Amino acid sequence: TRSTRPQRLLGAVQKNATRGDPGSVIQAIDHYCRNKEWAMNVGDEKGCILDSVVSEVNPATVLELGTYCGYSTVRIARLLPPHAKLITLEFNPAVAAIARQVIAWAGLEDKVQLVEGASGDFIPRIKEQFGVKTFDLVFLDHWKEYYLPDTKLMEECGLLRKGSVLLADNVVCPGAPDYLEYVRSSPRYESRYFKSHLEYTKVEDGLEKSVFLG
Ligand SMILES: O=C(NC/C=C/[C@H]1O[C@@H](n2cnc3c(NCCO)ncnc32)[C@H](O)[C@@H]1O)c1cc(-c2ccc(F)cc2)cc(O)c1O
Ligand SMILES: [Mg+2]
Repeated sequence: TRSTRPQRLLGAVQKNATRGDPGSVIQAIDHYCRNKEWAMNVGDEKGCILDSVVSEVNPATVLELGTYCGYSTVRIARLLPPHAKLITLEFNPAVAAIARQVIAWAGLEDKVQLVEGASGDFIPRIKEQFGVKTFDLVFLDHWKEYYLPDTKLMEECGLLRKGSVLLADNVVCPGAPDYLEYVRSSPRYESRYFKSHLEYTKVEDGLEKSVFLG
């Protein structure tokens, strides 16, 4: 049977990237998706904005919602200090299996905990199950209609502290209008839009960075 897009993306990593070299994994995926087959990775242009936010926050605890093939997982994990932890949630087992191999190829498995399951089920259990009190940084890149409900759930579960940073992909394309309205109008967030482009295209998209004020 025909391979899947994630399987072909993993093939490009195994063929063109050097084991243990996260930068070469990122480059291999971007080259494949720009020249051969588009895929919904945050990409190189928005990826640089992601890098700058990660470096600025220098987080000890990171939550990623929507691993997909692990491209942004690798981008974030490669910048983390030695004992920092990144928990990434992915509910499609076939996709999670690909992401595990991409993360392993980059040599970052010790910094990443990939959890298979739906964010709505896992967010309430993260504290007791993973011993995390609060997250310094959350990267939202899963189904766009879940950005808002999951943000409210994280607030209710006490997973955000004064200064926690939420960084949301695709706030323009495909868009997350209810989420944007919420973080931009709520007195509990300081929000800022980083204008960019949809990965590997000239279409406008951007990242919204929202600091939780407690
Ligand atoms: O749709 C986009 N991303 C979704 C990601 C989904 C991945 O995350 C997983 N996932 C989803 N919901 C949950 C969940 N919780 C919620 C459900 O319980 N809990 C755990 N995992 C979850 C899926 O299994 C996938 O692996 C997107 C589209 C375009 C796009 C733009 C323009 C176009 F023309 C076409 C496409 C560009 C982008 O950058 C994009 O990120
Ligand atoms: Mg995205």
